[in-house]
Amino acid sequence: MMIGQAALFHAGSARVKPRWRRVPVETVVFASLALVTLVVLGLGLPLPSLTIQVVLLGVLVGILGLPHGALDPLIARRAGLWRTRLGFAGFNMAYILVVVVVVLLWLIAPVASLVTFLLVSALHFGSDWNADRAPWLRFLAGFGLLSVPALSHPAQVSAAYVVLAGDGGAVVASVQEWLGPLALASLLLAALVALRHRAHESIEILLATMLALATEPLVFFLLYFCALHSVRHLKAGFQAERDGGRLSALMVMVYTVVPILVVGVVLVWLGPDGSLSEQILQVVFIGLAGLTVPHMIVVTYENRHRRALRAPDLS
Ligand SMILES: CC1=C(/C=C/C(C)=C/C=C/C(C)=C/C=O)C(C)(C)CCC1
Ligand SMILES: [Fe+2]
Repeated sequence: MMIGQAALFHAGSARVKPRWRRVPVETVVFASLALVTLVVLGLGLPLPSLTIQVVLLGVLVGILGLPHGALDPLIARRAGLWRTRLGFAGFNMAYILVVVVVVLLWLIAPVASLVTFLLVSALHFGSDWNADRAPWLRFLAGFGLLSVPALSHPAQVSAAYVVLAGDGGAVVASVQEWLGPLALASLLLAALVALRHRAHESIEILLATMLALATEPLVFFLLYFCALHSVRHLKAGFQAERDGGRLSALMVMVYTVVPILVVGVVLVWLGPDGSLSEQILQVVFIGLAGLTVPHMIVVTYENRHRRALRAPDLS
């Protein structure tokens, strides 16, 4: 019995990776970029101007952010949402319809849409941490992440919301600023909960909080969204589709390039309206809102499907 146990322990431990090797690559990428940014700020060196930040946002969200949603057709196939060619066509049509409806709703009721977008995004982003914990805890972390910038940089967040939703956007920013202390407490609670079993998540939460406090909101969002959120979901998606090989890569490329082309055509068609940075900000965030809704529906559906099969969450 003793020998059996020892052998079992030995065989098990040979497969267990040392602690530092279990740290996900996106944690290392995000933590390094966050630390460099914090040092640059600490040394009093300047960050790029607002126009450069907005252009960088447009380019990097396109290259690094969009691909993580481009995996949705594959996720949907795993979840059994489509099986045949006809099903695939139907899935695409339904997806595009949801995007169009969300964008139209934004144009009709911008402030309500902004608030809904922030709430939905809070749950979506908050689920990057403490994935097996209650939804309210995950929501609080996401709410904290999206509200701390309004506490530390109220003027910038207010200006961005006004570009996206008109004057009412400023009210949304002041409510978030007022809730700022609660936002900070939520992030610290999430970091504390994660500490026991997922120390790397605690580090991510603390660094994200520091970035949200110290840097311009768009720089904070860029670093979190492109270096952590998107990389994490892309990695999980490719891991789940490892047999897909070329097909997965092709799918991701097509579903990244097509929305960028559509946005380009729409922008040229509409012609200049306001400044270029305002237009980029609108396209990026209203576009993200449109894509987030079907993206979340697919991801949530797949998680339910996975849970029904009693397998761990991947996306
Ligand atoms: C507009 C805006 C913000 C909110 C952005 C949100 C809510 C983005 C959500 C994106 C999603 C959900 C992508 C899906 O994967 C900040 C950063 C608070 C401050 C600066 C202006
Ligand atoms: Fe996402």
